[in-house]
Amino acid sequence: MSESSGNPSYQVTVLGGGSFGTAIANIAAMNNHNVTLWMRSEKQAEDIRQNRENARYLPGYQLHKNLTPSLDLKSAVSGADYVFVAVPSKAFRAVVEESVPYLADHARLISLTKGIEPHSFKLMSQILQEAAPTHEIGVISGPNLAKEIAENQISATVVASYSQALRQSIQEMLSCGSFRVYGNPDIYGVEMAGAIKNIYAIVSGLATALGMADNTRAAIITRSLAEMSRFAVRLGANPMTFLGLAGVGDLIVTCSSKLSRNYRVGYYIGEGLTLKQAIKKIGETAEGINTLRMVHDKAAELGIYMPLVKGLFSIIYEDMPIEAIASKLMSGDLAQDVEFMSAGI
Ligand SMILES: NC(=O)C1=CN([C@@H]2O[C@H](COP(=O)(O)OP(=O)(O)OC[C@H]3O[C@@H](n4cnc5c(N)ncnc54)[C@H](OP(=O)(O)O)[C@@H]3O)[C@@H](O)[C@H]2O)C=CC1
Ligand SMILES: O=C(CO)COP(=O)(O)O
Repeated sequence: MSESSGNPSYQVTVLGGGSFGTAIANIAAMNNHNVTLWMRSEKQAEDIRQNRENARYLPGYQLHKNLTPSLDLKSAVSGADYVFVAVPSKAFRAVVEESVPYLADHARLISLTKGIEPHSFKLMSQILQEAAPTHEIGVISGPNLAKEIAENQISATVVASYSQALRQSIQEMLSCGSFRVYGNPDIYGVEMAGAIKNIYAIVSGLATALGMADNTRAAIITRSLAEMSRFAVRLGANPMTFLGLAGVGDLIVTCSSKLSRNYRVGYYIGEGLTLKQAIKKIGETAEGINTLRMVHDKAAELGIYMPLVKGLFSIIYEDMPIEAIASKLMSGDLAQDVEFMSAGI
């Protein structure tokens, strides 16, 4: 860490040079931190060195001079005060485990990834905890479309950690005129919200392709919130987290924006593409596909009522006709609106 104009300037490393890793690395670089962006593509690194642009993932956005690309994991991680991890959930554990031997003792680790580990049902912070038990850890999640952050549109996010010191330092490190960071100690709830909302973005994209009306969109988003919070609270999240940016905030943006890859997967399926064709057309990470399968199985195991998850699972993995699922959703048992009220929460 060094001091310049009164503000600490940190050594920051971001692992993963995709759209979100690059966008957050650029925010840190703009805030006068010394940022290394680790990636595995020589071509992308060279693009950034020569043109200050990540042409593969964020074409057209100028990257700050404080951001340096690197292909060498050891040198990228050694000496970093903060290591942010922004690789897809399926690669998360391997990348973290490879990095841990090079971490400085004081390094703090923060996940930017919105997913659940296949098979183990672990969240990314749990993987960080297992791989680096002596380090302070946190997660960032919120309504944060990478392209909008890269173009400095006003955005807000949440840092969650049990460590108040970590929360405060990330708030100070990343906040700027276009990006505002809020804190939340409920790491499980923040992370679970970010992972599960991707499922409902697929539902919303699909419904939009089928000509969804505005009333329908409002109903889908609100019942999605009820369903995702029911699931997460049962597993240990604080229900209040779902009222915040990481809950309803992220749900709104991913269920409404064509910039969301998960929404687009749903949209393309609604237009008649197969899942495989939709994923290929997007060509970037859409975590919701794997999350859907995991949440579906976990809900079945625990007996948690999740009609939207069940319906989407039947459409995507069991070839059920969309119309049959829609009519099933409309004829389920009539229920209480805000069920936490009757549960006395
Ligand atoms: N994009 C967004 O708007 C947001 C994304 N997120 C979350 O951030 C995470 C990353 O997403 P995002 O940046 O968008 O994804 P992208 O698809 O844009 O990029 C993925 C990045 O991960 C790299 N990668 C993939 N597999 C491996 C591996 N095995 N080892 C090393 N690097 C790997 C890719 O490298 P390569 O190019 O070489 O394949 C690429 O740099 C996801 O969990 C996503 O949900 C969170 C908030 C917003
Ligand atoms: O999480 C996101 C916005 O907050 C990005 O969503 P997608 O991964 O669907 O693009």
